Amino acid sequence: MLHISTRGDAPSLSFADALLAGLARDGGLYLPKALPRFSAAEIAGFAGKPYASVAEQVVGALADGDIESSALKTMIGEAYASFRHPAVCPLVQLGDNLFSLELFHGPTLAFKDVAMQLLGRLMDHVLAQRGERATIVGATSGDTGGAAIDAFKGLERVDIFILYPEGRVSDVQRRQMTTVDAANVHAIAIEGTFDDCQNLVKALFNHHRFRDELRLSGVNSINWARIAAQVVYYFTAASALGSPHRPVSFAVPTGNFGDVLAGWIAKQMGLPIGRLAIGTNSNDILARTLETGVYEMRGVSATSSPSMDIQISSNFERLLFEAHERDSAAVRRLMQSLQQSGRFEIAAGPLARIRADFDAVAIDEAATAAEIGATWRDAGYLLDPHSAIGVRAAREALKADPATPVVALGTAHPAKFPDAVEAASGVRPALPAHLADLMERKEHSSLLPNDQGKLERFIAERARAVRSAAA
Ligand SMILES: Cc1ncc(COP(=O)(O)O)c(C=O)c1O
Ligand SMILES: N[C@@H](CCOP(=O)(O)O)C(=O)O
Repeated sequence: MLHISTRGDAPSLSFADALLAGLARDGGLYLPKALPRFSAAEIAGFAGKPYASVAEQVVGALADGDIESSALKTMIGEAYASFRHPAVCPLVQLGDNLFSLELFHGPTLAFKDVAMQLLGRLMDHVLAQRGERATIVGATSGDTGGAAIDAFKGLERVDIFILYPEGRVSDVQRRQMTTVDAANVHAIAIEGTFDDCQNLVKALFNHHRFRDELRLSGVNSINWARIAAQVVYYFTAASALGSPHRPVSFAVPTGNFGDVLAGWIAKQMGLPIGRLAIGTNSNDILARTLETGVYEMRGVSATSSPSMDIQISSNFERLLFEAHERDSAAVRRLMQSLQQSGRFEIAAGPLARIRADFDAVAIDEAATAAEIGATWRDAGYLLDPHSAIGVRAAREALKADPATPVVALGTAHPAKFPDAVEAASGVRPALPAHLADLMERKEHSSLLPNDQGKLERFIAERARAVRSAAA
């Protein structure tokens, strides 16, 4: 199965090639030319199966034979054996028709581990088959970085450079990146916001000579394989709640739009999802866009859910491509307008198509804290601020349709954000045993300005040094 770019001007690639490419050469994002579909009987059959076995079927269908099935089975088995819960992504009931899907039982306590633990193995496998090396560059608002570093640390074929916004991630998030002592890992604090970090990463990919010389690859959700791996938990959660015999809705705390897009992909693959409710924090660009049809950037404000302090929501481009019935010229025009003027307008037809599946609500700081406090008091369940936004969005969805179960994605463990959680609930969550001494570990990171040239020189020098030390 070939994968095409949202901007229509890059070579079509197989699953394995799209996995290694990350961003398309025309600046667009890859998507499969056609998505596989599961029948109602197949979806019903997912209920009660181990997570890894559903992952084999869903990721297997998306990889379409490009990764040999016994190798895929082994990699999936290893990836999810690293999770601390036997169900991998368990469902917990919080109220009438209200569920939390706990996606934070992986090594770095956020939903990013679900895809990243598999992605690390997939990339290493494909690079080994080809006898190649890669330089991974990634941007993080806090969670992707730690998850990527955990998944790629110590791999011989990969150097990994993670850019995070200086002073804008939690202490736990920063330390998960800066305390890993592996020669192939480079944590870089950038003087700027997450959007600056993400723009730098995209600029590196769009500098083709640099990209080719270093064999750049990406692990942000611009990489299609990340989305493919995240589709799985929509199937496991919905089938556990009675799909396909009844619809299930999802509420998703959203920043870069990768997680909620994975839900929309699951729907296109046959899963009868009711509504996809986007919850944003006070950086509410997506909520404003769904309401007005105008995507308009404003300054980013720092919130208690820092991983969602985002204005440029990369994966929204994939949805725009679909909502414009795969008209890549239209997507190019919108993205050009965003670059030139910080805004674009979505025409009535595509906007109606987006609204047919998605709702969006912005949850401010007070409401986020109130949700953490209320869920702790009423259900004895401790939410992190991101997951609280999901639960609050789920409550809004239930007001509109109380009969359809809503699954709120629990995207991070509360112990990643102990100060915000304690302030809202009075309870200070403890880190799990494997991270108990995180705050005492030695940190290594470099501070760079928001400057593409300086970043390129830094990456080239570090990558060269690691390779000559290894030779
Ligand atoms: C804990 C947490 N929740 C939610 C999000 C938002 O997810 P997405 O960027 O896929 O929309 C992020 C960052 O991606 C995150 O780290
Ligand atoms: N919230 C993310 C931002 C990057 O998202 P990604 O899903 O595109 O990797 C983070 O925690 O880094």
